[in-house]
Amino acid sequence: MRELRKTSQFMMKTNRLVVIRHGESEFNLENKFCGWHDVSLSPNGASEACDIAADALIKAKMQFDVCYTSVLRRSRDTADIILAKMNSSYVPIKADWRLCERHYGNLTGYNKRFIADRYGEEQVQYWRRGYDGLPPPIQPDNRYYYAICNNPVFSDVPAGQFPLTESLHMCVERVKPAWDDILDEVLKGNRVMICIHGTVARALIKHIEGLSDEDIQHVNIPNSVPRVYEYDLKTGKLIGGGIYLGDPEYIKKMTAQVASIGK
Ligand SMILES: O=C(O)[C@@H](COP(=O)(O)O)OP(=O)(O)O
Repeated sequence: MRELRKTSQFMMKTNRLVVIRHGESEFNLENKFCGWHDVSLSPNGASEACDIAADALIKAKMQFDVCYTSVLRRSRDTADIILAKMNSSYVPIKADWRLCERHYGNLTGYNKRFIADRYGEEQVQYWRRGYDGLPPPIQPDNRYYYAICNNPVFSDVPAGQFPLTESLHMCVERVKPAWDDILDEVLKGNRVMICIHGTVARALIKHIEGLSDEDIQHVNIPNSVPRVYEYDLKTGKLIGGGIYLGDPEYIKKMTAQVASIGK
């Protein structure tokens, strides 16, 4: 992906878009699979949204006209914190169920190391990162089954589309129509921030950057680090980006932490 332009060339009219994963959640902190379970940010996750994400956006002099989130609170709360720190709480937030995290099926709520010890690291990494890795469907005896099925935040999910598990591939198909709506906003010139989750961000990034099924398996998204894209408003084409804002050493460390199965 090319670098972002530093100066305006040939009067080309462009617009930038930011994709960001929410701050550390309670389940990220406990190293548990989360998916469609609706957990809060950890105290550290709230600080990250404020001190890592918002500060990087302020430093880059970014502003927004509209923000997209999922319907899950870790995504919405992160957007609220970022916009408040930017003195931009007036920015409308559109919460869309299609931007929810990948449903982690019956892995939901289990510690990732515990699952790796039981099924092996290779199987767990396939479920986590394989393009068609499909965790076993969530069962009624999973302790989060009813909390997820009965969560009113999912009231917009059309009948027959409520998943019991999802692969990254299925997530890409779910996110594409939401992306078409978002791209319309971007190409109208509205400055958009998308505040979402690790795997749904990978689905979007695969689609936006045209990454192969193989290449996306090696992409890991750190919490609270803005990733910027730039579009040519005349042609509607992506002309640069896939660039993180922030301290490269910090980003490298946090990306490695996300890639790891953890303890
Ligand atoms: O669902 C989850 O557990 C994590 C991703 O976990 P990994 O795929 O990185 O294991 O998603 P998020 O915290 O971004 O909502």
